[in-house]
Amino acid sequence: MNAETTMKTIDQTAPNWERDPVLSVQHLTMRFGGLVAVGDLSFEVGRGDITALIGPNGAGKTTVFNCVTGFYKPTEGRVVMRHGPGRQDEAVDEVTASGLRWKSSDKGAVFLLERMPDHEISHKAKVARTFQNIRLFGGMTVLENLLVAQHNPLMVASGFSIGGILGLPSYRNAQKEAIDKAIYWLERTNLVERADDPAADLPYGDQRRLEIARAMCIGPQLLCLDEPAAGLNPRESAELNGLLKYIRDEHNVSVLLIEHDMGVVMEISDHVVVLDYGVKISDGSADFVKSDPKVIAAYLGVDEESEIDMPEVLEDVEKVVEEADTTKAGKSSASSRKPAAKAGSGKASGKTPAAKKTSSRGAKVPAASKAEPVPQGLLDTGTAKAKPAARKPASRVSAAKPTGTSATATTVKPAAASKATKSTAAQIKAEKPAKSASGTARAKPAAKAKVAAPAASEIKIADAGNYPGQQPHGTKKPRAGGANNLTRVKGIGPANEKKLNALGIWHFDQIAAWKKAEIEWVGAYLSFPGRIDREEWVKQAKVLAKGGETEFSKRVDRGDVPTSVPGKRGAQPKPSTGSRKATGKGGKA
Ligand SMILES: Nc1ncnc2c1ncn2[C@@H]1O[C@H](COP(=O)(O)OP(=O)(O)OP(=O)(O)O)[C@@H](O)[C@H]1O
Repeated sequence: MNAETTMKTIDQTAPNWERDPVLSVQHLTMRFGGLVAVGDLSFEVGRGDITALIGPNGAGKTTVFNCVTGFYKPTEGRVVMRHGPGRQDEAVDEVTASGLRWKSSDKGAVFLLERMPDHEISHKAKVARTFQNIRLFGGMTVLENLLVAQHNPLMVASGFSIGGILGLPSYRNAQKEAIDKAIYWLERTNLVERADDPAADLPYGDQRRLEIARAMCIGPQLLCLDEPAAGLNPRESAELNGLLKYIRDEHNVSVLLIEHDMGVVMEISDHVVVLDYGVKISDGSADFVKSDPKVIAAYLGVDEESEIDMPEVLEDVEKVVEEADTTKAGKSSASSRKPAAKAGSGKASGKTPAAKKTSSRGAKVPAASKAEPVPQGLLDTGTAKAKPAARKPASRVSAAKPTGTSATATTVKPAAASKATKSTAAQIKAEKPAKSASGTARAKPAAKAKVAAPAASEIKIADAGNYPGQQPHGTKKPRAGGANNLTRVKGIGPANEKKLNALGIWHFDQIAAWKKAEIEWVGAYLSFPGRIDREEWVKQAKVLAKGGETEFSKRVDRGDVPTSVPGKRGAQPKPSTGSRKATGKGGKA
């Protein structure tokens, strides 16, 4: 599509980031050896918007920042920065074709950041950034830090030093302007009193604000902030919100921030982009994103230490999956699963994995300060609590090079998949009863199951054919003894468990019976890439179905990992009869 066509087809009712993007990240890929930190990522940042880039640890957020700000050269992709209104597609096409780095026109200017070194990105393209780990000149005073930021204009005005020595008027004027600007931002950030103190002597929150003041001194059009709220107490977080809104509203500076503090994100963001495993899983308004099941799953359907010991969060997960939990029969079976008890589990556990997690991140997020905000909804939660666990590089590599399963999962277009999940879940219906409802019967090859009468109360997703592979056999209700706590399988968090239950998967032996076809089907049905390969679920389920334990299940049972079922092992539903038999034979992992 040429530029003209593109411009004509812009929908004027489209969101700001589509109509007037200050930044377009297009098909960005960043590889580190075999690891794909960011894969074919595209998103836009609206002019004058606050845009949040969020996602679990290791999702690729900082890598995106590093590509945008010139610290990394992307492996592939284009990063377009625009001064002046509109998409300026013609200019973008021209610069791209010409091999130039930027081009000015009567409409403004466009810059291809992937072609520019970092100092040009800050001083020409006017993209400023702060860092996850504060990088100030600790020995310099607060004011000096802000003057150094304006080094470029001062050097130009001084004729590259001689003017400064001679005290030329141009230099004096530039110096005065630089000081005025520094004082202005010191006032806005409440740091005037500290202007002559060494930056390193400032408390942490002040240093964070000083970094923002320093970035603002280069007169950016786009301000990139890497975890600006990390380590701030609630009062400081509130002040930060005010400062960022001020920067947006009074200076018309667009802000792109990486932030784990969902209180900050949801309160101030006009637009939220969610990454997981280096790919975009959601993109829209804060309201849209926070109720997007894929986002909930990315944050909560996690492998370990998912920090979800908040009843409010679990209740939201319940709600989301209840939406998909369709039929009245489904609802009644849900009540037999005691969602309220599940929701209360976090409270009952009294665990503080958030504190544990934050401490593992060092001084970045003091747990005590993060515990205070009152959670409102899934992602309006108290900051670090909703932050999922760090992931192991190994699983990252496997995500980068998908197995058959995950590849299948990702072949489902996210939006479509999400819809499909809802609508198909809404069409769950019982088929003709059959004689056996035993776990082993579920292991039957799918073709057989289709030909033969379905098992008693089998759940069949109406448009099962839309998914690849073979729908695993599910039953409407768990067997006697109740459902297994599927979250004892590493990789099945509460969100996944609920979706599996909606599919009629209640027991470890059902999962243990999955073959490739069922695994693929489930991967697509869940509609988001898993953190842990589904094959790994099957392996674990085999052990657990026999009454054995895995390292992870032990941690769940000890109460070290938040789970959908409160209490310790004793609170688990008893294994099925078949499982007990297996245990009796000594089937331990
Ligand atoms: N220079 C590098 N060399 C090799 N791997 C890297 C490099 N930088 C990042 N990675 C890897 O890329 C992946 C994404 O990392 P990145 O820091 O971008 O994630 P993130 O979303 O910012 O995480 P966090 O929230 O923990 O800061 C991780 O697996 C990380 O280990």
